[in-house]
Amino acid sequence: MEGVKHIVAVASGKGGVGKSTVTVNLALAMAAEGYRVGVLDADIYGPSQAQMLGVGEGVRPQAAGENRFLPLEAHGIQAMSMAFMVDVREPMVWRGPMVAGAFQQMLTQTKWDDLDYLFIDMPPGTGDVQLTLAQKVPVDGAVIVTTPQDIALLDARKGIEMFRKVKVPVLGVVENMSLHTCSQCGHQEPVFGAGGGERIATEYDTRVLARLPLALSIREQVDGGRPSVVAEPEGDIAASFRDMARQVAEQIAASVGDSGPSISFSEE
Ligand SMILES: Nc1ncnc2c1ncn2[C@@H]1O[C@H](COP(=O)(O)OP(=O)(O)OP(=O)(O)O)[C@@H](O)[C@H]1O
Repeated sequence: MEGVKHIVAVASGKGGVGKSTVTVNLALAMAAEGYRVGVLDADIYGPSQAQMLGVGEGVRPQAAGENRFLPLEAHGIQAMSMAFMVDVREPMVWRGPMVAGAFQQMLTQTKWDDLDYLFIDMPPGTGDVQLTLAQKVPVDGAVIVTTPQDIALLDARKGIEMFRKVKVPVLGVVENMSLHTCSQCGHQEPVFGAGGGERIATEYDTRVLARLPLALSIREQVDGGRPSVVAEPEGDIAASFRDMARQVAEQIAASVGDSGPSISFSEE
């Protein structure tokens, strides 16, 4: 893809497990590591990246010549989403081929500016958009997000199988909402069970990239348009995402070759 070096898909079989939250934080963490980063929100029916990046309703991308659009910029990364094209309050009543078409248009008509990494926030499931993506886009790797509960793991397996079938390497599993810490008494509980990420990673010979807690701050920050990596850059959550970003970059560099960040920051 023009203007994009590497493409990473972030997927989950099941909806609501925190895939968009992980995508946006991972993208911002990768940018904090010094890379040029973009996010493509492929969730045509329920795009959430606009809100998570704090892009106001009704903000539209600028046209760049005929049939091309400039991505919007937020917190130092580039972003494109269906939410920038339509009224998000209106329900989308589109059939599969129209969704696949809209997705492909976003893929081909966005004028990304010299990205090291484009993260694609996939819609949940293994339908048209995922297939279009697998067939038309050179995805370098996939990150699978799941909660530790059995029903989510079952769907995460389907996601992993799908990427394997289309020969996209699975870079690892993110176990989200692993452990809840009570903000009143500090008691910890595995609300959605324990060890699921590890089990599935072992089963498919991949790794657990991170275990993220079920935390009020993660939800509040992302809902408020300032994801944890931006809101609390020195916090534990941001540290987990920075670590995840480094693992993703290392794995992709190992498989396709890379020269590191194209922009550099001074040493801290
Ligand atoms: N670790 C977490 N702790 C607390 N809340 C979280 C966490 N991860 C995600 N959430 C919250 O859970 C909700 C669902 O998250 P998100 O939208 O990222 O999931 P998703 O898998 O992308 O959903 P969809 O299937 O609708 O695309 C959001 O309100 C988000 O703020």
